Amino acid sequence: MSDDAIIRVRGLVTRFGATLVHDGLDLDVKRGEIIGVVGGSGTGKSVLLRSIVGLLKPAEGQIDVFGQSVRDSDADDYRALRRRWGVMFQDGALFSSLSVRQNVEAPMREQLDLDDDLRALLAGIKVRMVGLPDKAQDNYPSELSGGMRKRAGFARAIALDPEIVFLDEPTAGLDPIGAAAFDTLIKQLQSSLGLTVFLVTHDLDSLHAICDRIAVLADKKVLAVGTMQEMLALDHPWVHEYFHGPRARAATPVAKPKETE
Ligand SMILES: Nc1ncnc2c1ncn2[C@@H]1O[C@H](COP(=O)(O)OP(=O)(O)OP(=O)(O)O)[C@@H](O)[C@H]1O
Repeated sequence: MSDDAIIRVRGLVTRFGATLVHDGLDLDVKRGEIIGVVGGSGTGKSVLLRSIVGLLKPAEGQIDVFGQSVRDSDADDYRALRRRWGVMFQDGALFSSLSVRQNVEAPMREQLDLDDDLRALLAGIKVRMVGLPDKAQDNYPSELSGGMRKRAGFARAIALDPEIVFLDEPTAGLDPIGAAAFDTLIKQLQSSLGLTVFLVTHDLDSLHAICDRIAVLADKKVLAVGTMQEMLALDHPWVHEYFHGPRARAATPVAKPKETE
């Protein structure tokens, strides 16, 4: 176990009625890393994300972020915790009736006491940081492309200068060039802002390009966590198929020499 875990999950059990999603799940996320969370559809990646940020109450288990229990925090403590992370849900999850700037301002309005001009200025900076043109600030989500909406969602996630960002499938639905550009953006912001990134993804290219470690969800647990090289060596049917299947071979940046007999 690492001592520098910024997120620590122990014995997580999550149920929806008769459906058991997690059964004794453990995970440590280290400060400053990009951890990619992968697993088959319905294995509970998004549910894990939502549990860590306190939107779902687990049946059992302990979730600590910054050494503080998310579950046992009172309203004030939870509000202070939430200020230290940002979340980008699938598809950006923007408020459709608000402009991009107003979307980015929303967490600032909730958490910070700023005058209107300063809030707008800061929101504009976040919009630029994610590579959107200034004029996009006044656009509504419906007026943006999918990739721009995702960038706007990212701008909102970093609105409060968080230490951790949670990204739920940020490159889903993007063309390969747009997805690669988004990966680059994640990596740039992570290294320049010192972010810890919790990245739920199916995107093998993202895993190769930007993740320091990968956590595999299978059998209702984190089956394994480690580097890409460690994942490639694992002997588990789903993990093997995922990391060695045709899509994995296509995503591998440098072809490995074939073993000779
Ligand atoms: N609010 C909810 N109520 C009932 N069941 C839910 C709820 N949220 C998620 N589930 C169920 O929990 C399981 C895990 O869902 P989750 O969205 O975390 O999967 P996932 O691993 O993120 O999948 P995908 O890769 O397809 O997005 C699924 O069976 C889903 O139907």
